Amino acid sequence: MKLYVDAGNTRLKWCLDQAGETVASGAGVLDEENPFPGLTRYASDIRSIAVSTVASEEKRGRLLDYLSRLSAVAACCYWAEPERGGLRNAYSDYKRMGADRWHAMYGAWLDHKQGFAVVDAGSAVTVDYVDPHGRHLGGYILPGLQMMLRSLKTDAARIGFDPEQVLATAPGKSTGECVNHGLAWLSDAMIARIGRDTSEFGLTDVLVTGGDAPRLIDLGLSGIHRPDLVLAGLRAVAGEEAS
Ligand SMILES: Nc1ncnc2c1ncn2[C@@H]1O[C@H](COP(=O)(O)OP(=O)(O)OP(=O)(O)O)[C@@H](O)[C@H]1O
Ligand SMILES: CC(C)(CO)[C@@H](O)C(=O)NCCC(=O)O
Ligand SMILES: [K+]
Repeated sequence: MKLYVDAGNTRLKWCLDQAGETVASGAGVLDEENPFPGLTRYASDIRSIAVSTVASEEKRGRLLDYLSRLSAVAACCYWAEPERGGLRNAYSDYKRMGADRWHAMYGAWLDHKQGFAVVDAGSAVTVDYVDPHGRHLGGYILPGLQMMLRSLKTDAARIGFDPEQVLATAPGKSTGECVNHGLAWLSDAMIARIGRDTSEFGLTDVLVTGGDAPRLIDLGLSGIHRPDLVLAGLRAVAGEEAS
C-alpha cells in the first residue's frame, strides 16, 4: 500500500492507496500523541510514503520522525515544480511556492483542462488561476477564516465576541454581529471577485478545497468541492516519478 500525506499548518490529511483505490483515509494533528488515528493497523503494509507539506522545518522533522517509527519505508517529500505535464508555474522562484498549492493545481489540471480556479480555504486561503493552456496565471494568499477571527481577538483589546458561522452580511449592531457578519461580508466580496476574474480570464471551473471549503460554498461560492485535491495531485506526481 502507498501512503500519501498532506501536512498543512493546522491539520494533516492522509490516504492509503492500493492499486489505485483508496482503502483508508483520515485526518489528524501532528502535536497529538497519534497524529494518524486509523493508520497504525496498516503500518506493516506500507510500501511507499509520499508527503506534501507547508509546515515549518521543525514540524516536518517531527512528522518524518513519527513516520520513521511507524514504518521502515523512507518518506519522500514532494515540492512545487516549474512545470509538469503541461501545467506551468507562474513563479520564477518556484521553490517558494507552497507544495500544497502546486499539488492542488496539478490535481485539478488532470481533470479540468478547460481552465480553472483553485480555492484552498485552510489555515490560510489561497486562490490560483490556471488557463486552458495550463499556464498558471498567478494567485493570491489571504489570511484564513479562523486566522482572521483569532487576530481580531488577540490583537484588538476591546473586540470580544463568540465566533458564529453566520451567512448574514447586513451591517452589524453589536460587536459579535460586526465581526461575524464582517467575515461573511468579506468572504462574499472575495467570492464575487473570483466570479469576475474567472469570467475575465475565461476559466470554466472553480475547485474548492481545505477545511473551510463548505463554509465558502455555503456563503455562495459556486464550485466543485474537492476535499482531496492536494492528495489527488500528490498521488499523481508521486506515481509519475515512480514509473
Ligand atoms: N476538524 C477540524 N479541525 C480543524 N480545523 C477545521 C476542522 N474542520 C474544519 N476546519 C477549518 O479548517 C481550517 C483549516 O483548514 P485545513 O484543515 O485545510 O488546514 P490546513 O491544511 O492545515 O491548512 P493549510 O494547508 O492552509 O496550512 C480552519 O480554519 C478551520 O476553520
Ligand atoms: C500559503 C500557504 C500557507 C497555504 O497553505 C502555503 O501554500 C505556503 O506556505 N506557501 C508558501 C508561500 C507561497 O506559496 O508563495
Ligand atoms: K491545505
